[in-house]
Amino acid sequence: MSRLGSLGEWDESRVKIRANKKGSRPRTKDRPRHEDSVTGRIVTVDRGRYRAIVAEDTPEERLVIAARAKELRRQPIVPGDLVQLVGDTSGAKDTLARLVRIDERASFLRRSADDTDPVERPVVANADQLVIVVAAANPEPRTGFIDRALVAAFDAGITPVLCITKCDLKDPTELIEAYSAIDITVLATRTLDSGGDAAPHSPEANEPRGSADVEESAVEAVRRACNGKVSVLLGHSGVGKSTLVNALTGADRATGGVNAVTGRGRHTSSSALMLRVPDADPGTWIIDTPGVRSFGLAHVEPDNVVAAFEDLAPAVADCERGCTHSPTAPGCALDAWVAEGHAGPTGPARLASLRRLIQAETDEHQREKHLGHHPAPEPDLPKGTP
Ligand SMILES: Nc1nc2c(ncn2[C@@H]2O[C@H](COP(=O)(O)OP(=O)(O)OP(=O)(O)O)[C@@H](O)[C@H]2O)c(=O)[nH]1
Ligand SMILES: [Zn+2]
Repeated sequence: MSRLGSLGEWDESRVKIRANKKGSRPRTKDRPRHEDSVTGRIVTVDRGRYRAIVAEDTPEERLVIAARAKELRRQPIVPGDLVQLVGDTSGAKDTLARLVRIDERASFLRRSADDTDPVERPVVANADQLVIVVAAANPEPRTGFIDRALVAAFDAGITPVLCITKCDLKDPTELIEAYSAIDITVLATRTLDSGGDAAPHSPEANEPRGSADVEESAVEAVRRACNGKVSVLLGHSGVGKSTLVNALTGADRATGGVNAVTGRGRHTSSSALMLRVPDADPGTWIIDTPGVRSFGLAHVEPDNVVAAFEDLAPAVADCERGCTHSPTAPGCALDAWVAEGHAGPTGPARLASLRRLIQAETDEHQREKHLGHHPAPEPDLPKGTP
């Protein structure tokens, strides 16, 4: 698949993840043999400690805490990563396993510089879909944010889903129409009359976060859309993400209870974390991204975004090398392709949508040029950790 294929074409000057680059596996003699390793799925990362679920969905399922081997020191390891663990993988109290390998990733969501944080950060690995959560109102939906999240999803090889909350406050039709030219699943949720915030949310109200009841049929629709998949939820503060996550997972953030599977109560960093969805098929996970409020796109390649539009993508073969596919790009073949009818009757609307996304991305490039590039630091390893 072309989108996943793009994973093999990272600009290595920016992202140094060689061991996972397709077709460049380390030679056997360089690679430690760990025949007795077990596979784990990383659920949280916190100051050099990796919590992984081992033997998922079997009677032996357990949470194993691991430290990474020296040779992986320079590699980002993020929630969703499938890893190989050796040593004490019993998961017994006070044991520490060793994380010796990161399995090849099916997708990799990253964000890069924004105005306040000029650093490229990996967010999650192996996600199937990115659920972009916006409120129909309060706060007002920002299409710029949605567009940028769409670009990030397409670039990462992840299917985007748009989830519009607070539909009890405003009819979402207009917002949905703005995205009708893009093939994207749209979910609409609302809370019951008894809960929610018709008035702006005030922290002084002493109301636990995410405690309102989401209409059950809406929760069911979201649950169905997420069933059997790994879904990353992304949204600005106040849109009702916690409310939705709680409705889906039963996780009780408000009371500070510790979720047995993720150790959530002890989780202190702002990195993403994975949560189980009860009563769903095996392999159903929700990834909450509490610290991710913005989505820098400086690392995105325009071709990856075009690749997500299957009816438009073939045109790119006739573009000039390095074409940005923006409306002003000299010799961009997309216009002729659509004018000649190759993309069908919806072609012009889809090209307009694509161009809007590319614009969100090129703006970022301009800004990055201005800021200069800063390579990612070690994401979570404190100084002095072996
Ligand atoms: N009217 C209405 N209010 C909602 C809905 N969903 C959530 N809310 C309310 O919106 C406010 C914010 O919800 P949260 O779930 O805390 O929002 P969040 O996106 O997690 O925001 P942070 O907690 O800041 O990260 C709360 O007062 C919720 O009760 C909804 O569908 N309709
Ligand atoms: Zn072009």
